[in-house]
Amino acid sequence: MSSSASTSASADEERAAAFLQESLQFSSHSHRPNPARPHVTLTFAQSQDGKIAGAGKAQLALSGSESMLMTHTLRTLHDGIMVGIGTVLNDNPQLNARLLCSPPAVSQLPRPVVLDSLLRMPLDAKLMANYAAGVGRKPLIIVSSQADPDKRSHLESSGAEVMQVQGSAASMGQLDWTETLAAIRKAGITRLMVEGGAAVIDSLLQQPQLIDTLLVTIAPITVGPNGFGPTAKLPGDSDASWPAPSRAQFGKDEVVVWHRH
Ligand SMILES: NC(=O)c1ccc[n+]([C@@H]2O[C@H](COP(=O)([O-])OP(=O)(O)OC[C@H]3O[C@@H](n4cnc5c(N)ncnc54)[C@H](O)[C@@H]3O)[C@@H](O)[C@H]2O)c1
Ligand SMILES: Nc1nc(=O)c(N)c(NC[C@H](O)[C@H](O)[C@H](O)COP(=O)(O)O)[nH]1
Repeated sequence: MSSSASTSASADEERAAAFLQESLQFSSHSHRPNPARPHVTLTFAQSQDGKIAGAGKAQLALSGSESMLMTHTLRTLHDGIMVGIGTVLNDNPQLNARLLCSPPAVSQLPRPVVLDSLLRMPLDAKLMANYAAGVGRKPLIIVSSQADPDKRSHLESSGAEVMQVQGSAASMGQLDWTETLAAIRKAGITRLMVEGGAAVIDSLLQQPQLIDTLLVTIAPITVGPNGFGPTAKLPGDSDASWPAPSRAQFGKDEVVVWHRH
């Protein structure tokens, strides 16, 4: 990177950090974490027609460089980062902060958490490889009682921690959020960033009382009806269950934050 490019990247990072500090005000509650569950930040990037991926779940670059830096800055403000197993299988994410000019030490990265009812986590997922190579934190995989015990042993001996919670009564494929969040808090995570995918976003938005912060990056792109996204809609202006949002422009993208103080 040239020096002028890196100067503007670090200015973008500083602006993202200041915006997140003002919108989330984490420093004020960092001293008294809730003993029952982590602070939950649900976040994702969508097109203006509500899609988070292309046809057939194809990964889409929705965020521009400025809002992507904001997302990586947001990751560093959390000590846990969750995706559903659908996102691991589709995107093979790393969930780290590699885009920042000075990425934090491994111990300061958020710990990856995967919601994986049936334990489909691949042994060679990047989250596993990064931990083995000492460049990522130990993945925490949350499973139901239906997870295969042999696969569990293999993943544990490859470095993952596997925790079992109940499936929700509504659908055995989905873990119960209250129990899952309690288990994650018990594992020491106090601020959890939930990055998706669509099924996770939809099921968590059905329990808005469990979401402390909802942060959505909206890219000025129309994906069209073949795109893939959650069915839930973002809170409307007159929705009494959410506070009024704050909004900021990051490059071409709008970032909207609903934060419960
Ligand atoms: N644009 C973005 O910000 C963004 C972020 C993440 C993922 N994505 C995209 O989302 C897609 C993957 O989404 P998806 O819906 O297929 O998978 P997902 O990541 O939402 O994972 C769903 C799986 O999680 C497990 N699960 C366990 N408990 C659950 C619960 N309570 N609620 C929901 N799921 C639970 C189930 O096995 C379920 O099949 C990919 O296309 C990916 O690129 C986009
Ligand atoms: N903020 C954001 N903007 C996007 O345009 C986009 N496609 C995602 N997608 C999020 C999804 O969870 C991906 O799987 C991870 O972003 C991949 O994770 P890494 O980059 O490897 O850390 N997120």
